[in-house]
Amino acid sequence: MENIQVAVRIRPDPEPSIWALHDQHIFLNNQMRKPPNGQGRTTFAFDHCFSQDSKNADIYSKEVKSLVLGSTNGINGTIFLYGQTGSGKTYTMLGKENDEGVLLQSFKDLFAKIEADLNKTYVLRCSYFEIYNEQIFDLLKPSSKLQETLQVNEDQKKEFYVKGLIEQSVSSINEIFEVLKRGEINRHYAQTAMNHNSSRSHAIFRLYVQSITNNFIRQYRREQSSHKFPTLEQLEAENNQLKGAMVTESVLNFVDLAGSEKVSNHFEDAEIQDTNRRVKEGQYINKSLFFLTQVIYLKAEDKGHVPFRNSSLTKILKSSLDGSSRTLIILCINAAALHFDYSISTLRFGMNAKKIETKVLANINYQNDDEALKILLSDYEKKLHDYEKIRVEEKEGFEQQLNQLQIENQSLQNRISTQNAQNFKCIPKLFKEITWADRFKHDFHCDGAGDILVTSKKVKKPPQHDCQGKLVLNALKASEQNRKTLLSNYELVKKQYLQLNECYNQSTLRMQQQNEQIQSLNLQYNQLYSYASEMKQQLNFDVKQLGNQELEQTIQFYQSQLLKLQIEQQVRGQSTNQDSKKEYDIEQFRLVEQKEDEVDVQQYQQIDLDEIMHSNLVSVEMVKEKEEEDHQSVESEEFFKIEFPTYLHHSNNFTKQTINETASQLTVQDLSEINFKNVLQSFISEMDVLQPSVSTHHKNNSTSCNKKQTAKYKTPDKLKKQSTSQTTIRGKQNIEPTRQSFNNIPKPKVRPRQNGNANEELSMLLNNTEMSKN
Ligand SMILES: Nc1ncnc2c1ncn2[C@@H]1O[C@H](COP(=O)(O)OP(=O)(O)OP(=O)(O)O)[C@@H](O)[C@H]1O
Repeated sequence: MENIQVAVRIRPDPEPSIWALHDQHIFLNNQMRKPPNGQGRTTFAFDHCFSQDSKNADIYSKEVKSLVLGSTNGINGTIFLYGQTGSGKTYTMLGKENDEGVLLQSFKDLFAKIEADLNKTYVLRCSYFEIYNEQIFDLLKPSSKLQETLQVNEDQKKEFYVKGLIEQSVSSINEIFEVLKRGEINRHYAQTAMNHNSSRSHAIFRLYVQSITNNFIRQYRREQSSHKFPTLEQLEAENNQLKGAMVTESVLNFVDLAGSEKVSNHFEDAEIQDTNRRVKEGQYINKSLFFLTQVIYLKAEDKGHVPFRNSSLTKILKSSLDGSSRTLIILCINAAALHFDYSISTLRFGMNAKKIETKVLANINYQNDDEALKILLSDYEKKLHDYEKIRVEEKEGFEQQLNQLQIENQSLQNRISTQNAQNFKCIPKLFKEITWADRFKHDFHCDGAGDILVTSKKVKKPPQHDCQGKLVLNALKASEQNRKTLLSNYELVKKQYLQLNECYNQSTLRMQQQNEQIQSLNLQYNQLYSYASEMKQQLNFDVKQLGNQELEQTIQFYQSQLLKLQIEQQVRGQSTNQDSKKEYDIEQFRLVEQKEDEVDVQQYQQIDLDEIMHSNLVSVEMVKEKEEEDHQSVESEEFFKIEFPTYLHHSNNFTKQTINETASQLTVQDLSEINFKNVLQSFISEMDVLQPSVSTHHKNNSTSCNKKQTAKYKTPDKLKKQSTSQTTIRGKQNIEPTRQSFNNIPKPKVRPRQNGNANEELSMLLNNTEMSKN
């Protein structure tokens, strides 16, 4: 019988340690003489106590090595790592780069032993699984099948085994390292993908060790070690000599238990020995660990039935705790006072476990050589099967990875298509932004907040786009290319725009000049139209006045003829007043000159004055006839004295009647015509005044008449001013002149001078008079 070996290890901690070690004892140091909560026992004795300075190699060499190497002789071995979370269990099992864990050291030592053993050949298999929430997960399965759980069954020998657990054949240290590595990867995957909490899971690495030896094996191994391999004939000859074989079988369990902080500390108390109550509590804590603690306690106290069947963990470890296994428990505790309670609990667990005794027996079977050969053959078959399985699993894994990659590839293709579509949608927006940026490129700048300021005024945030790695990068590159193209197009359009703008400006300038010319022409046209209207009025007036003037001229002519007759009379014998004659002559000359000027003005005639002129001409002709008659006969003097005034009176009446008729035909549309009517009326009244005195006071009356006319009749300048004011009034009435109406303005007509030889006759008469005087 052999007690379970228990060792304690204190994890290094920055905080001062409350524990002290001495040989195989661990106890509270001087600062913690009295434990908190008045708990009693604070000193514990174990097989080994490892301080904070200890290394994994120390623990392995002093406790683990012998246990592991015993497996080569068929002795089962189990190593528990027990302690609260973070106390260094995994560190002790797996270690770190510069502090190799006990597991790896075990592998190394074991294979070293196997290599060195020239009497045996070994068959090694290993398993790696995890117990989490009472479920068993095979860590050597492919990650795709990691979620499959396994069950613990019982064989015919009442031994528990995990059904379907992979037992990987290993024949070298590298192979077993590979298996361990694969299991660790899956454990990490289970933590992340399956949300397994490592502090609440138990990880068990199991190594099955079979050793086989017989004469053949021994000879073969020795010759193998000396590199003297037997020939096939030698082996067949020796095989005939084989008589029986020794086979040893053992299992090594490396158990990294869950954190012990959730397990009740008081198994020694009577109240928690109630199994039902413990089970109920176990539903809320790690059930496997709880029952492991219970089994150990019951085994230690040797209280009869030990319920190994209560949990998966106790079932699996039954052979280690209740059989012929050599068991080692390494207690891991934290040094700081903060963890005192958990540390005490761990130490008490160790003290209980330490009481457990196991019968350490080697599992050795003596079989005939055929049986040994079967073991070896089955091992080879197993290896072949494992290799094939691994190959198939790897193939399945690759196929799954391929499928996954294809799905991801398809997804990426879809994303690329979507992104491309989005990029296409972005192009018009980018064009707008380019246009916008180009418009304000001389004005905008960025402020610290990333906003764009245009002439110190916030306009909008710069465009932001979703970034999705290379897709967006490519899209941005394409957009940049588009932007450059758009910019070059923009420059081209801008150039064309500037050219068009220049043309437009020139056209506008030309239009302005033409408008000015049109305005100037319009002004000239208006002026001409006004002048034409004025001239028309003036002409109307002149034409109307012409009749009067010509009548007056006729009168003057007749008066001059009368004067001439009187002069002739005087020449004939009567005395002549020279001064009055001169004055009369000068006045007559002035009147003749004025008449000539007036005739020059008569360039155009519109209204019907032919009758007036005709009557005047008739009068003139009559006067001329009378004049001729006067020259021929003295009776003509009587005619002029008596009949001519009568005739003249009639002629004037006729002329007045004609003028009245003409005046009645004039419309009263024009003010000038009204003026003309007034003038005409005044003239008619003048004529009435003039008529009775023609015969007797013709000289004075003619002079006064002329003066009155000069005073009453308006001069052309005055009329022009009046006409201009009337034109202005007409303009106010919005009577718009047109080119047609302008063209319709009557052109001046030159009329022949009708009385062009009067002055000549007068001067001739005067000359004759002078000559007669002389
Ligand atoms: N002896 C030691 N020397 C140096 N570092 C250690 C030692 N023991 C533990 N550590 C460190 O302490 C931390 C916790 O250790 P570890 O993970 O082994 O604890 P654990 O008991 O396995 O925890 P859990 O139960 O949660 O798995 C790790 O970072 C580990 O590297």
